[in-house]
Amino acid sequence: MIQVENLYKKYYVKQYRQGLMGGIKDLIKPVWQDKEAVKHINFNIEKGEVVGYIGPNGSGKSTTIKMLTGILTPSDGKVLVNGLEPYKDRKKNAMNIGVVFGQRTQLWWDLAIRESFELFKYIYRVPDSIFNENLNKMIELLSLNEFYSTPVRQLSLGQRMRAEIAAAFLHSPSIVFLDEPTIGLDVVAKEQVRSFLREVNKEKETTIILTTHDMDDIEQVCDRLLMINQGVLIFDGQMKSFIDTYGNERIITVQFEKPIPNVQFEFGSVLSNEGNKVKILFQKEHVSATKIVQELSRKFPVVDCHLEEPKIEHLIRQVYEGRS
Ligand SMILES: Nc1ncnc2c1ncn2[C@@H]1O[C@H](COP(=O)(O)OP(=O)(O)OP(=O)(O)O)[C@@H](O)[C@H]1O
Repeated sequence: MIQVENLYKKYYVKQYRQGLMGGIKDLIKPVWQDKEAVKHINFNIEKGEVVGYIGPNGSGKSTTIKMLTGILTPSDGKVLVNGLEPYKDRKKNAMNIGVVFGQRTQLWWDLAIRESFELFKYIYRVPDSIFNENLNKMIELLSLNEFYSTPVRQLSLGQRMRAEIAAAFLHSPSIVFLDEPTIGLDVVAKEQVRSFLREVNKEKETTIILTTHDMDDIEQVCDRLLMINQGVLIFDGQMKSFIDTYGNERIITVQFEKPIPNVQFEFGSVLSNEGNKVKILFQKEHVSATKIVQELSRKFPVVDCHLEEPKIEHLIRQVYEGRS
């Protein structure tokens, strides 16, 4: 459904000189500098996939999404969305896709949600039966009823976001791009949005590309992860494979029959030793949890043990910080 080949985008950024003379020079002879935002990335997305597109601030996520939706023209490389080049076939492409930019509204500020949706129906030429079916589903799944007749400017952020998301799905698009769809939402509204996305994907096989800084969105909604850093795609794979690739560290808590003070192990480092419980950090590629428990129980009677899987949020933070 989406083919991205060698995609590259650079912006031209005006450099500002200091002082009054600098300001005058800027007017007469501005200096421009290249800013590479996306550097030759490649990926394909199949129908029905839910892909999390993540990366630190300024890494090139929004720039990529803008090229996929036809808002920006690539400086080099190729994008095909449903067989169309988005920046050349903007209108045709727009009929097949839905878009939510969390920071911007696509609804009409002074119109009630009801009227905005009617306008979308007209713009996208949605047949009555499909519109009514979609609308009823969204009203139910996103609890739109309580503010359906309220003008957008009077809505809270959470209410507006739910309406924005509904608007993006009204014309049954085959692909939906969501840029920070849960930004500023409370935990209940976040959960509502996530289960809505899962439900629509399951029922209609809608392809969803989601950029977010909320790792719960990624864990709960996405099957696949694309990670970009400084414009370079650094990971493309299933969530499990991300954990396997970056999640080499494991923590095991072993409970002994009685306390073992000053205990040392050659196969890992002791994080804590309180009461009769010892917490050990180890590298799974060097030693298995079974081996640790076997070795320990040979020396001291073991009562219980608990193995912690690495948290995806922790792993992603490590990658962003360059520690992994
Ligand atoms: N219109 C623009 N003109 C010049 N530079 C830009 C423009 N838009 C983005 N950039 C730069 O391109 C780089 C990538 O920006 P982009 O908005 O794609 O990042 P992002 O991953 O979406 O960031 P965030 O998570 O903060 O939203 C950044 O260094 C940014 O400063």
